[in-house]
Formats: sequence, C-alpha cells, structure tokens
Amino acid sequence: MSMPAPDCCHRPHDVLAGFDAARELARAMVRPTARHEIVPLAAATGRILARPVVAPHALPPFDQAAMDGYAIRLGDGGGHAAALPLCGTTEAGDPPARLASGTAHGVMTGGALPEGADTVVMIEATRRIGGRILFEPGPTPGSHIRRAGEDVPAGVVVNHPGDRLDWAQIGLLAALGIGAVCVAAPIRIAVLTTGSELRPAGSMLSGGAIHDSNGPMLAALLGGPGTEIELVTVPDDRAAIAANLAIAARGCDLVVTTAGMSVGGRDHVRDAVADSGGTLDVVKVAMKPGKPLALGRIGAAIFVGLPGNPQAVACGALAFLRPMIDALAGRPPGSPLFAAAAFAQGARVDRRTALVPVHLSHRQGRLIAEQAGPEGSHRLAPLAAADAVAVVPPLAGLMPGALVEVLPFGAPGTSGGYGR
Ligand SMILES: Nc1nc2c(c(=O)[nH]1)N[C@H]1C(S)=C(S)[C@@H](COP(=O)(O)OP(=O)(O)OC[C@H]3O[C@@H](n4cnc5c(N)ncnc54)[C@H](O)[C@@H]3O)O[C@H]1N2
Ligand code: MOO
Repeated sequence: MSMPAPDCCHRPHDVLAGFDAARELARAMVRPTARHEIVPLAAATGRILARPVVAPHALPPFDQAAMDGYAIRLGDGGGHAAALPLCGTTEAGDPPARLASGTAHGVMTGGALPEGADTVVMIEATRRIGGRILFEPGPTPGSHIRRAGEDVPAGVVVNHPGDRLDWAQIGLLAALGIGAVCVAAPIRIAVLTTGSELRPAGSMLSGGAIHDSNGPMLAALLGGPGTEIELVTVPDDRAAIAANLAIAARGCDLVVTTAGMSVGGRDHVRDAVADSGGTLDVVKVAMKPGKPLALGRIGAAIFVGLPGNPQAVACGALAFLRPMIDALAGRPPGSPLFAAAAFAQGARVDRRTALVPVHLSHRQGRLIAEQAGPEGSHRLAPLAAADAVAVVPPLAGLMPGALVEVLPFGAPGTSGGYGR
C-alpha cells in the first residue's frame, strides 16, 4: 500500500474542532480595528459607533404644549368654567411668551409654553365667545404639557461605542441636532473564490464550467454600510492563490477564500496560506455542512477558508464571518435568537452540529423554524427559500417544538429583519 506523498492533501492528523469552540476562537481572534472616521448623519445608517454620543441639549428642548389649545394658570380660576380673555397665541417655532395674570394664551402643539402657565386645555374642551375663552369645568392641573428633558435630559449618553446606528438612532440623533458621528471605518474584506471551473454570471458555460455563486453571494451577505468588499476569482493554481492571498492580506482586515479546502488533487488553499506566510489554527470544524473550514492569520489579516459548496459557504459566513466582522467594527456580541424547531432531525448519531436552512414564521406568539428544503450542501434553492439557518447540536434527538438557535439572514438591528 503506497503512502500519500508528503504534500498531498491526505492529512490524517487534522484536528476536528468543535463548532462552539471554533466560534469562540473565531471571535477571540479578532480585535477592533481602531480605525475611525467622521461621517455625516445622513450617511451613517448601519454604521457602528466608535465614540459615545452625549445629548448636547434636552429633548424636548423647552416646555411645550402637547395639544392645540389654551395655556392658563389654574390658580386664576380657569378650571371652574371661568371665561378668560385671550391674549396672544404661540405657534410652534415662536419664542416663548409670558402669560398675563387672569388671561388665556393660545398655544399650538409644539409651541413653547408661556411663562407662568401651568396647564394646557384642548380647544375641544373650550368655547370661544368673542375675545374670551370659556372653559368646561375640571381641567387637570399640569395636563397637556411636554416638559423639557422628559424624553432625553441634556448631557446623558444616548449612544455607546459599538451601537449600530439604525433608523431609530438616526431619528434621535437628528432631533438632538447632531450632524455628524464618529464611526468604525469600513472593514476591508477580500473574498477570493478559487476554482478553475468558475465563470462570472453573464458569461456562457461550456464543458464542466459553472457560474461562480459564492462570490456574489458572499458580497451580498457580508456587504453593507460598514464593509468594503473586494471580489477576486483565482484558478486552482497554488502559486496564483498564494500570490493573491499575500496581496489581499496587505490591504484587508479579513481574507476569505472559498473552495480548494478538501483533499482533492486541486485543493491548494491550505498550502497556499503557508506559502503566503500565513498560519492556521483550525482546519476542520464539526459542522454539517461546512466541515473543511479554516481559521488563521496571514500577516495582520485574519484568514477564513470556507469550503466550495455554496450552502457550506453561507453557513460559515453566518456562523463565523458576520460575528467576526461585528467584532472588527467594535460591536459586542448580540444575544442569540431562538426559535421552536418545526422539523425533526431524529436521534442524530452525527457528531457534527447541523446547520439547517429554515423558514421563520410566527405562530401563536412563538417564532417557528421550518426546514426550507432538502439536505445537500451543494443546494442553493433551500437557502433562497429560507430566512435563517438553525443550529442543531450534535447527538441531539431534536424533538418538534424544541428551541434551537437560529442565525437570521437579515442581521437583527438592521432593516433586513427576519421572518416574512
Ligand atoms: N474525499 C473527500 N471528498 C470530499 C470531502 C472529504 O472530506 N473527503 N469533503 C466534502 C465536503 S463536506 C465539502 S464541503 C467539499 C469541500 O471541498 P472544497 O472546499 O475542496 O471545495 P471544492 O471541491 O473545490 O468545491 C466543492 C464544490 O463547490 C463548487 N464550488 C466551488 N466554488 C464555487 C463557487 N465560487 N460558486 C459555486 N460553486 C462553487 C465546486 O464546483 C464543487 O462542486 O468537499 C467534499 N468532498
Ligand atoms: O461540509 Mo460539506 O459543506 O458537508 O458539503
């Protein structure tokens, strides 16, 4: 029996890392880049904040009327069906007026409460007779006033480093008059799809060629306001892969490859990482699909080698790359999301964590995960029909209704959402 040549791809001593341990290691390998930039608020959606934001003024900035009506001082008898002369009106945007004793002052919603007033009475609870306002009995003292600072007091920290700025934060910061924010600079990611069989979408196929789906899929999955993605396709040539890895590692925070990770004669990625001066800490992870997954470094860049099968690529990206990108941008880990599994895995004897594309829906107030298609790491259709990937622990007899962690396709906290 002949032994494999030393640089052949049979690697009997490859250690299979546990899925949870590999995820922890991936996160621990990453430090925030410490590159920041100032961007206008209008361009900040989806970015990760690098500095705290302190409220420069209160919200509301001054005491305001919460309804269209009349500002009075209740001690002047306005609560007892008194008729008070109307002296002036304050619209939203007008400077604050002063309430003369024994008078009513018109105020529109958002208008500054006149000095000396303690209550606003809605127009509907009054009658106007000539120049006087007649009040129905019983207005509640202090009603229909928005107090300065009741929403946000001046000087409080409204957003912390690591917060993702979504539409709600943009609204709050705009109300505070903040025109620009300091955010993490874009995370630079190189995606090298390796494979001599790959052709770009839009080109004709011939022979055994296929269209590259991993590159465009990863660009879409990892791309966003806080990332810059460079896509390169490299043939199954060890020297070409090594050269491209070395170039990518010089300019990027994260270098990702797809394919060429297994034991085939043209699987060169691991050797190419070594050729480019890189090292690998993990070369196989106990997950299905996606077992030939490598974690390491090339120079200052983090290296993640994903297998070629598209479903394995998507699972690796959701479980490893997205959390690593968050960590590079200084975002703390989010809480895992759980759903009730509406699919059976039977009594699994597999020692690998299964990653199952699932469709998410809500039933009777519960988040439900249903398997989105047949198994097979080459299959893209189940992914396209799914909203998330469910993480099914190894050796678990998954009972219908059991809670499983799900990795939503639309990252929580972005407008992507999850479930349809
Ligand atoms: N003898 C063994 N064979 C295989 C093993 C094994 O342990 N022993 N593992 C299987 C598993 S699991 C996976 S996953 C794949 C991983 O293989 P590679 O990372 O070496 O990937 P390739 O063989 O190069 O490609 C696999 C598959 O994916 C297609 N592919 C590659 N790149 C793209 C792309 N950019 N877009 C679309 N599709 C792509 C490629 O054509 C192959 O069909 O190995 C198993 N085999
Ligand atoms: O790990 Mo492979 O991704 O099962 O096909």
